[in-house]
Amino acid sequence: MSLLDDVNEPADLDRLTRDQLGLLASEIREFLVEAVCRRGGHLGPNLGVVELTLALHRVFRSPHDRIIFDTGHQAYVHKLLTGRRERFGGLRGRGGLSGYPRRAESPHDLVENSHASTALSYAEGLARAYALDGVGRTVVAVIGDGALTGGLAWEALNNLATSPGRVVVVLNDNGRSYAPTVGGLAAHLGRRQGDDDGPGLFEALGLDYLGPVDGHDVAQVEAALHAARTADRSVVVHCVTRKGYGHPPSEADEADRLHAVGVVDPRTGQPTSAPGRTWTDALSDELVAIGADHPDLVAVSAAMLGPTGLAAFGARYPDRTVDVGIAEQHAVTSAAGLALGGKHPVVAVYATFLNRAVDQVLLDVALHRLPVTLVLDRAGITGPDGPSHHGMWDLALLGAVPGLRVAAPRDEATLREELREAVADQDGPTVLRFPKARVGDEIPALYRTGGIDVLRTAAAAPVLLVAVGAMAAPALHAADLLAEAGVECTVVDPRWVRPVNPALTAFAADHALVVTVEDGIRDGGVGSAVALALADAAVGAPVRALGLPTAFIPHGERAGLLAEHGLDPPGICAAVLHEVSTLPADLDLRMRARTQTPLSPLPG
Ligand SMILES: Cc1ncc(C[n+]2csc(CCOP(=O)(O)OP(=O)(O)O)c2C)c(N)n1
Ligand SMILES: CC(=O)[C@@H](O)[C@H](O)COP(=O)(O)O
Ligand SMILES: [Mg+2]
Repeated sequence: MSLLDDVNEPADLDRLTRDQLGLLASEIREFLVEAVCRRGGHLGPNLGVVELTLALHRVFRSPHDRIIFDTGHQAYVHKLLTGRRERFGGLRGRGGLSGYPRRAESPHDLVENSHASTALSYAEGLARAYALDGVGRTVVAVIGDGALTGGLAWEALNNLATSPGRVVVVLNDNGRSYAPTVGGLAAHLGRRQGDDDGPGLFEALGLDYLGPVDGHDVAQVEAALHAARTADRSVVVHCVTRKGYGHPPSEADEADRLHAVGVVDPRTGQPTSAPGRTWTDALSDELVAIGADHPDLVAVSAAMLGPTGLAAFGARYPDRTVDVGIAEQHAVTSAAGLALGGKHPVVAVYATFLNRAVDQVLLDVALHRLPVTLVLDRAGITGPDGPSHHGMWDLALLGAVPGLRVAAPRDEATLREELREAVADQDGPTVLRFPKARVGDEIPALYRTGGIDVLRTAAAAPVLLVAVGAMAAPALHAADLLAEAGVECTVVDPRWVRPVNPALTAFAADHALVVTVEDGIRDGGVGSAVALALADAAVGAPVRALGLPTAFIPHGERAGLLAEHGLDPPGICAAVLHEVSTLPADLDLRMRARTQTPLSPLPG
């Protein structure tokens, strides 16, 4: 029987001796390596917080005291100590344990959002509420050095000193986001680990500071947390840890200490199966190629040079590559500054993280019609990272930005082509968006007209299928299924999907029904915009927009979640058949009586 088997709630830790705590930490590490390598997930971050989390749950009484994890990717140990050991077999799978805190799983979990730099703001508000009610509960916020580079965290730090509430800020400083943390803060934290007795950043803001503390020494962390618990104002406990601690392949991983892994060999940290060529790989290669022809191009990342495919460009053009830390708002507005200076910045972020910088896109970039290109990786359903990671809002949010153009490539060739078109556009902001997936086979166009690629035609086709980006492949497959069911479709890829290409109305005028397919929310997405454009052009064909609901979609596998929402070939086919069955008979027949020749290319 292992010690871990006997830990079902934090109070079970109280009876353990120092030696037993050491043994338990080893058992937890072994458990994490096995479970995460088998399922995929965040390995390095969780190996780095084993002792820190043990100390947290020995000093504070969760859930009476509240422990908030920033980003939440480092909460696996917290989950092990709060009775969820048995659920790790389904980690990040549909219906299984979330890879982040999840309120439905446990009263010990409070914040589910996986976007970084929010914990201190949640904590300040919660502590203020407790202070207003005279409630004696301690609020603890665990934040990484990377998350602390986010602007929202500094808005909270600015308020903490004057807040009626008190917060214990546990700074988990492992010196890295994925790569080493950038900027003056990282330098300051490094100096504080030395003998630098210069003015402290946190003290200057009116907070107490305790540390640096060895974050892998349970007793040391406990002592600091006990002192913090009884302090009379908010305090930062600076814990120094190592990402991937105790697992040699993680500690040796130069790229990111095995920050987030797929299914890997626990002995080496290497994937057990070839990952296949991804959209990110294609972006990476084309950006390097473009970099040679465009000396004005500057690549900008928010602490994710590797994951967003900018690392190769950075290796080739280090002077034209910027990592701003986890600071998407600064990334976008500093890109606006680069554009004002005559550069053409390419800002690469995951689609979901752009949500944080919409105001910057709208009023710092688009208002000035600045040539900034945004590359949105992980657009659409991402899968295992759950609701706050699905990149499902960009097509709707960005549709509201005047002068901004959005491209959604359907394959590697159109990604390369549309990226070049974007970088060549000096008249305003441009966006490319593509999913977390293998890039798939090329999908050649039969012909292009008015900027629209026609992928499939059929005589007297009553249905026009408008496929957005990576939905082209399932849409074409659905068209095959529909043809077998006696319904012919024209399938087109608009390439540049926002604003709607006016040439689309000519296609629509020639069909009885228009069905749009997008990997994003329906409400306000491309389909909505197409319906509005057709109505404005007095084109009568009804529009059915297929896409995602305005809802928070749980974690699972990308393919399974797309199928659940009818965005796989059978789902698209079923939706079209349903719509065709509702068409007025005469309208349907009239279409069938239409000329028997396929669409002729439009002029231009
Ligand atoms: C707004 C936002 N941008 C980017 C990310 C992607 N991301 C997840 S974890 C991480 C690094 C976090 O570093 P740190 O806070 O130091 O935690 P550590 O992994 O080192 O424990 C990043 C960039 C995110 N979750 N949220
Ligand atoms: C927590 C976080 O935001 C990232 O670590 C993310 O989980 C990585 O996602 P990918 O695995 O898609 O790169
Ligand atoms: Mg870190």
